[in-house]
Amino acid sequence: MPPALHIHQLSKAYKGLQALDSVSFSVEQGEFFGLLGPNGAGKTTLISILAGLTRATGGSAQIHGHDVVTDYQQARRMLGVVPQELVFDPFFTVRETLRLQSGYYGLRKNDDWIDEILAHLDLTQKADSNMRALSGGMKRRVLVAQALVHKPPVIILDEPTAGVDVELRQTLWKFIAQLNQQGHTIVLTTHYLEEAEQLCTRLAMLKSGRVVALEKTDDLLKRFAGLSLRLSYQGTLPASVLEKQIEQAATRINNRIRLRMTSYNELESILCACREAGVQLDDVQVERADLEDVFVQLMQNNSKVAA
Ligand SMILES: Nc1ncnc2c1ncn2[C@@H]1O[C@H](COP(=O)(O)OP(=O)(O)OP(=O)(O)O)[C@@H](O)[C@H]1O
Repeated sequence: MPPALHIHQLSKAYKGLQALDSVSFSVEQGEFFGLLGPNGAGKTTLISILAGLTRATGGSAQIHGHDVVTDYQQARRMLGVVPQELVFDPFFTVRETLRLQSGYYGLRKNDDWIDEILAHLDLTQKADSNMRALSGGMKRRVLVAQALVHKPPVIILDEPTAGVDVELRQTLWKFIAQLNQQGHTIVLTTHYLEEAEQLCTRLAMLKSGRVVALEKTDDLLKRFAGLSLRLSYQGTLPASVLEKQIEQAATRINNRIRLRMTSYNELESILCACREAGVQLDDVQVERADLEDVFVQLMQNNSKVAA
């Protein structure tokens, strides 16, 4: 069984800018995979190469064993992409838009499946509305529907919940989770790290076009940032404490800092160092670190952590 995605030393250079720099990873069939990174990390570039919209300047990519360049048509059939940007012909209705999209894949009698997708995305009532009459959130649902018309085994969602209300997010994730259970491979990019943490069993993090982390979400959370310690304090923290900093903020009343801890045993030495430095602690809270902490740490750290 070929992997859903096989990406090998993929590079993309724009004039003077290396948007992707020898990126390699594979996604197995049936995985729920997260592709994370800050703005400009190269996620959309990678997705565009997979969808055949952009040509890589080096390396290769395959979808279910089909090369995205030399075997473009088969590769494209394997893939459904929900893009970040809302681009539609405003004069078509929702149903016409989906029929047209089916036509691109040579699917003529696709209405049963179209109806099913519309129902899952709560769009049945809007099937005959013109695209221009839909709200932003509804247009986004149509983007999802469009990506699914040909029942692709691999579905890539590029920021599908950006600017979307809570109700749609829940509807969408329920549907996507169901598709995943049916065997579809899901690749998700999102800036909502909580979503990624809940949904993705494995992750790649990109930074400036490079893979800086590639592992199971649970392992990443355990290995990288087991716990964090939140302090509200007055005074000046010693360097030994400051070096554990994840983030810091000052309020009118006191300073707040979040520190990285690998185990509860560190708590004692941190509190002791604070006392010796004459720091007054107003509040102390220990929390389990989340994906956001890992992300912040990885993005602050310049070295390559794992690949
Ligand atoms: N057509 C283009 N011409 C020149 N530079 C480009 C082009 N497309 C993207 N870039 C640059 O490539 C880099 C990667 O961009 P990309 O859109 O892939 O990032 P991203 O990870 O998707 O970011 P975001 O989270 O903001 O969507 C950025 O520095 C971007 O400015």
